[in-house]
Amino acid sequence: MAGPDNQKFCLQEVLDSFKSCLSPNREIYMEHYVAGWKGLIKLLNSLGSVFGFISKDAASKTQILMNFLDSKNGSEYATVQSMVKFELDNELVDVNKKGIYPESGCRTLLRLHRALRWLELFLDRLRTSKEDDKTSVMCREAYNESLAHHHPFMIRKAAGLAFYSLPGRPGFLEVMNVGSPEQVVAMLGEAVPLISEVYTITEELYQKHNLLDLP
Ligand SMILES: CCCCCCCC/C=C\CCCCCCCC(=O)N[C@@H](COP(=O)(O)O)[C@H](O)/C=C/CCCCCCCCCCCCC
Repeated sequence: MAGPDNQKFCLQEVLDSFKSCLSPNREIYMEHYVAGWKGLIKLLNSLGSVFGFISKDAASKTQILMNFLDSKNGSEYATVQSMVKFELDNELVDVNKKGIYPESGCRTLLRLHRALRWLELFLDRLRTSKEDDKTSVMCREAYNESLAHHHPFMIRKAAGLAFYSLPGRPGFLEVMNVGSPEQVVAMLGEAVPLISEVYTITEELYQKHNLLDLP
């Protein structure tokens, strides 16, 4: 039987996870944040093996966060805010150079957080694109404006090559499993501000604690 990770991607599901992420006082629930990423990884997997190296990295990072949530300190990882406080108070983060905590929650989430900015920029381009615009171009522009600043040459090169394999706009909108292109665009109109809010809250939190450059 297909497990939840093998099920088809559905944009609504991702949207619901990012919606459930935000508490009334702007805390970010880790469980829903990770669920949002798991939904996105499903889509990436459905796009073909050329994206395997990206999907593997994103999956391993979500797994690290899930392991923290399932650990004896799980309650400390309930929100991004509580995780930051817990790991900093207990000196569980390598702040200046890689040391004994190469896979801290703060550092792991930072990598996904940077990718969330890429997602926001990409989805906004997709939302405002015209029928014959190229998804590979939208993806590359969004990547160059965000994640690329944090990746070495070889990764940038490999990512750039993978972008050529993206389906065209109509095919891409179809895999969202939402309905007509107009319905997808309407849903993206809801998703982009939400993702942007989650991104901004995390960015401000990390900035406040000087965590934006964790090695
Ligand atoms: C609403 C649906 C529409 C869009 C759906 C997009 C689905 C995207 C799913 C996942 C996005 C990719 C997440 C990538 C996380 C990368 C984290 C990262 O930066 N890792 C690097 C640094 O980690 P450490 O070495 O410091 O531990 C790592 O080196 C990276 C390795 C893999 C390459 C990452 C390339 C990222 C390209 C992002 C564009 C993805 C293209 C998807 C096309 C739809």
